[in-house]
Amino acid sequence: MAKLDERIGFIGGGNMAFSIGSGLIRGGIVKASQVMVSGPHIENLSRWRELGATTTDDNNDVLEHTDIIFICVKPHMLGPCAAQLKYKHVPSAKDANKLFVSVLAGTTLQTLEETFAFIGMSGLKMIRTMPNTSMQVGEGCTVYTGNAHVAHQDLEKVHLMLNSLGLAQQVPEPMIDAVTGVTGCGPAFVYTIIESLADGAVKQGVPRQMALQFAAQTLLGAAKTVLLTGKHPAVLRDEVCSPGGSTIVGVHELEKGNLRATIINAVEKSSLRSAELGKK
Ligand SMILES: NC(=O)C1=CN([C@@H]2O[C@H](COP(=O)(O)OP(=O)(O)OC[C@H]3O[C@@H](n4cnc5c(N)ncnc54)[C@H](O)[C@@H]3O)[C@@H](O)[C@H]2O)C=CC1
Ligand SMILES: O=C(O)[C@@H]1CCC=N1
Repeated sequence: MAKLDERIGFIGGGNMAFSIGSGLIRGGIVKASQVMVSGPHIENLSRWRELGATTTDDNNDVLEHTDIIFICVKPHMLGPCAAQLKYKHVPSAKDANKLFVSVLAGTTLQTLEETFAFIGMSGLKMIRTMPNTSMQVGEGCTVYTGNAHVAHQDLEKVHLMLNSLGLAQQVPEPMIDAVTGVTGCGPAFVYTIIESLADGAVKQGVPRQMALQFAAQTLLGAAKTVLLTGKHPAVLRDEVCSPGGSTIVGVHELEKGNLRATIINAVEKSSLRSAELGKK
């Protein structure tokens, strides 16, 4: 039994869209038959068809046949993509109470509204989100905010959907770019850390596959400990560092390598770049 009755559309069927769509289908939030995806090259949408979703190379099909429409193109493709939407569908988009959900980095609600108003689609219900690819395994982290046309029930519906794929939190719009550096881009930083942990183990003679599994599980365990105990990471770190033991020697190496400043810089640069991506 699916938890949502709405038909879910994706304009753009790439990595972020698939993380959300596959998460929703595999998690039983919607049935595959409720999902429709569009992209310019239908042959690239085969993984969607394998899931049982409907695919099309016409964005207007998604506009016409779905209720909650995720816009999942790259930020610079928003204008060209909107221009492909045909006027004949415009009244139905607004009158049928459709809900648009953007995942575009750096792209404000104002830009989204102006882009659609430019092609005659004013007054749309629009929710801006910053999701991440971990939604594909139900452990995503998404922040979102809605425009003035979005009703409380719309936000509740989208919250249910996003929160079923991890954590979802409504935030003021100006916070979204700042959060992007941690949640949207963060998985890439963390994959680099997992790979580095594994490389360290491989250097000490642990087989690669085992090293990767141990590194990822260690990261998962540490993250879960932070979330479930509510303790500050520094307190938890101290619990691992025996006086004169093996861990503090490694922590000292991290400090010498400026790990913390490096990660702070990475989050800062990614947040700033994210804000730039949405500039027209
Ligand atoms: N990849 C990630 O981890 C995250 C991405 N995002 C956002 O998600 C959006 C998509 O990024 P990705 O999925 O990574 O990129 P992607 O390149 O994997 O997907 C973009 C898709 O849009 C399709 N496309 C291009 N022009 C189109 C058009 N006119 N109509 C319909 N589809 C069109 C492409 O064929 C492609 O499949 C971006 O705006 C990005 O900022 C947000 C959070 C995380
Ligand atoms: O790299 C990017 O621009 C996108 C947005 C957040 C994660 N990936």
